[in-house]
Order: sequence, then C-alpha cells, then structure tokens
Amino acid sequence: MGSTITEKILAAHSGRETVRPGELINAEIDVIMCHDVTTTPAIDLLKAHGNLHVAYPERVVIMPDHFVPNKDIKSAEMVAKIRRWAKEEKIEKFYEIGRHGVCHALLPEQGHVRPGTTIICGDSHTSTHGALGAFATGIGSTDLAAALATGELWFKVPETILFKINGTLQKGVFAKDVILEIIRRIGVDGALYKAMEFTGNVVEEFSVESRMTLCNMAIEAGAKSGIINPDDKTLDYVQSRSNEIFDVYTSDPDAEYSDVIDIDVSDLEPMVALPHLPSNGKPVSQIGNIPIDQAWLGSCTNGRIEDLRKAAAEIKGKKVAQGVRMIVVPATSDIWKQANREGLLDIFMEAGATVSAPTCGACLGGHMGILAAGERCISSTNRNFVGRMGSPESEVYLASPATVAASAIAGKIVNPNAYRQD
Ligand SMILES: CC(C)[C@H](C(=O)O)[C@@H](O)C(=O)O
Ligand code: SF4
Repeated sequence: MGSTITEKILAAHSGRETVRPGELINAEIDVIMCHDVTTTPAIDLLKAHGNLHVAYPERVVIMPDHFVPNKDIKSAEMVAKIRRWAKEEKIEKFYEIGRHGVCHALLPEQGHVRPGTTIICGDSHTSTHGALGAFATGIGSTDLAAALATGELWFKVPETILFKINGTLQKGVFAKDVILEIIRRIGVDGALYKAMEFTGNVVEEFSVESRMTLCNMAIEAGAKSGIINPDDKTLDYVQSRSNEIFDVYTSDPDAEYSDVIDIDVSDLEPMVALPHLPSNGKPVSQIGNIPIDQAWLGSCTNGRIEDLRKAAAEIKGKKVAQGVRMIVVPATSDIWKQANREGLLDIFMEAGATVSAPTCGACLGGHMGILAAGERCISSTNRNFVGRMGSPESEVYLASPATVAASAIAGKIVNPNAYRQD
C-alpha cells in the first residue's frame, strides 16, 4: 500500500519509513511562523518554564499582522513584547511594518514555504501553505511554545480525503467559489482532523495563488490541513523566491484515502456563503435581493495580487454604489506596491473605494471596517460567524473578489458576470 503526500512528509520528519493515520508521532518542524496574537502567550510560557530559549531561531519567522499598524495600546504592547523577545532570542526574520503583510500571504511570497516541509503557526489558516506541497497546520500557543523550545511537535497522523475537482469553470467562477461549494457539500465538520488533498484538472490549471485560496479554507471544513501535490508551477513559484534545497513528495497512486470525493465544477455558479457559517453557500442566482452596506476585499484568503486584479477588472470605470463603503486591503506590502504599479489602486479609488495598509483588520473584527448593528458586508474573507466583522447584529456574506467588487458597484449582491463586457 502506498502513502499520501501528507504521510510521506510526516514520516520523513519523524525518522520513520512510513506512518499511518492515527499514529502519534513527534515531527521535526522546519518553519515556525509567529504573529501578533498567539505569540505572546507562548513567550510567557517559555519564560515561566525556567526561561526556555528558542532551539532554532533560524526556523522562526515573525510577522505582526492582525492589529497592525497597531490599532490601540494593547496591540502596540503585544508587538513591543514580541520585538524584545525576538532580539533576545536572535530571531532575524522579523517583518516590520512597511515590508509586512498578513502572515499566510507573506510567508509564501517571501520564500519561506517550500514543498515537503513542515510548517506551523498559532493560526487556524496555516493550512494555506499546503498549496505548495508542505504539511502546514495551525496550533495553539502551548504547542507553539513547545515547538519553539524543541524544534519538534507531536501530531496524530491525519487521514486524508481526496477531492478530485474536474471540469471547466464558467466565467466569473473562481477558486473561492469552488471551496465554498466543497464546504457547502461536506459541512463545517466534514473533514474533521483530516488532510484535504485537492487534485483534478481544475486544480492543475489554477495558479499557485488560487491553490492557496483552496487550502486556506480547509480549516472551515474542520480539516487539519489542506494539501496539493507540487508540480512545475509550484517549483517555479518557490525557486523564484528561495535558494534553499527541499524534497518533493507526492501521493502514490495506491495511497489510501478515508474518502474520495468527485466534484464536477462545470455547472458551478459564483457562490455566496450566507450568515453565519461558511457552509451556508448558495449560488448567487438563488439568494434574492440582498442590499449591502460594505464590500471588503482582502485577507489571507483573497487579498493577493490576482484577487485585486479580478476585482479591479469588475470595477474599472464604474462607481461604488451610493451608500456603500468599499474597503480594499492588499494582503502584503509587495502586493500593495505591485497593485500600485499596475494602476489597480487608482481604479479602486477612482471608483470611490478606500485602500488601506496591509492588515488582517476587519477580517476578524479588529479594525479597518468594523460593522455596526444591522449592517451587511460582502467580504472576500473566510469566516462569517456571528459578530466576525463587528456587531453581533451585523451580517457577513462570503464571496470571491469578483463578486465582492461587482456587488460594491451594484449596491447589492450580484453575479460578477452582471456587468461584464467581455
Ligand atoms: C487570531 C487568530 C488566532 C485567528 C485564527 O487562528 O484563525 C485569526 O487569524 C482568525 O482568522 O480568526
Ligand atoms: S486575514 Fe483573517 S483569516 Fe487570515 S489570518 Fe488574518 S484574521 Fe485570520
């Protein structure tokens, strides 16, 4: 019997020939990403346990992102503490404001994600990095402290569900629509503690960025990780950003899966996940008339350059509807600069949108676009839980960047094809 890519990576990192689902292993960790929210409790734990030090400072990458530029005294203190600790521990990879970004967009962009590696972060959307053929998963601050002190972490080897995504996507339908459809089908616990492995001609045709959108939302189905077998696109992406050597693992044809799910996306329409769960997806043609107060474009799901390009293509030469606030948040400084060079930021601002510095911001109800009671937002983010972007009496609708942008123009949620001329 063969092994999945996930099993191969975990075996290689725990000194084993093979591992099987359900086994408990201790795996070597290649990259430990630290952001502003979950790192300070880990620092406190290390200090409380005999002032433990970081075993491998060169494996740690720090990027404050959730509440930056610091939104209040508390968030400023949090980052100040991390800055001091990084200095003490001689951690050099620290992405300060100005070359910063949302962790899951910044880490691959800056060449820290390589196929065949293990990556952890105290953040649930760490599954994103599986798009490059790595085993990447979110952990809590206690495990983060343990991994920082030892360079290892325990895992229960997950079972894998294989998703075969085939067909031809219609115009206006993107990776976000595909993952919203998958979560609609399997539910928010449909992949509990499992690896979601994505294959099929649609995944092959997707850009690396679109693949990140797929893997990013694996956690919204309860998954331990999302993963895609590396191909030439992956290698090009990685090798243009990093000179480090890595091992490429891929799933064997006779690997064992807990489930195989075939999805033909040829008839898929643009999807919208209605409040208050990412699994509440509906084709946009079936949601009726839903006026909006805000359209939010950004996040680790859909704040990358291809997302901004798709949104700008919808908006170019048009105006954001009266009474709607559109907020664009490029996910990293490099994306911001690239969007500026391409004239995308002008397109957004000419249309009446505002553009912020990179941050998680309102994605998790932090700042930069908080909703009042009774307000409704269409958002390119990944969660629409009660109160996620502000008041518990507000509503968040999840959709692709194209749908977010088209809806901002229409003042209500619409199919991005509604205004297309091409
Ligand atoms: C703050 C952080 C722990 C959290 C997460 O783990 O996902 C956040 O990024 C989110 O999206 O809700
Ligand atoms: S952009 Fe949103 S989902 Fe992503 S890490 Fe930040 S808060 Fe979490």
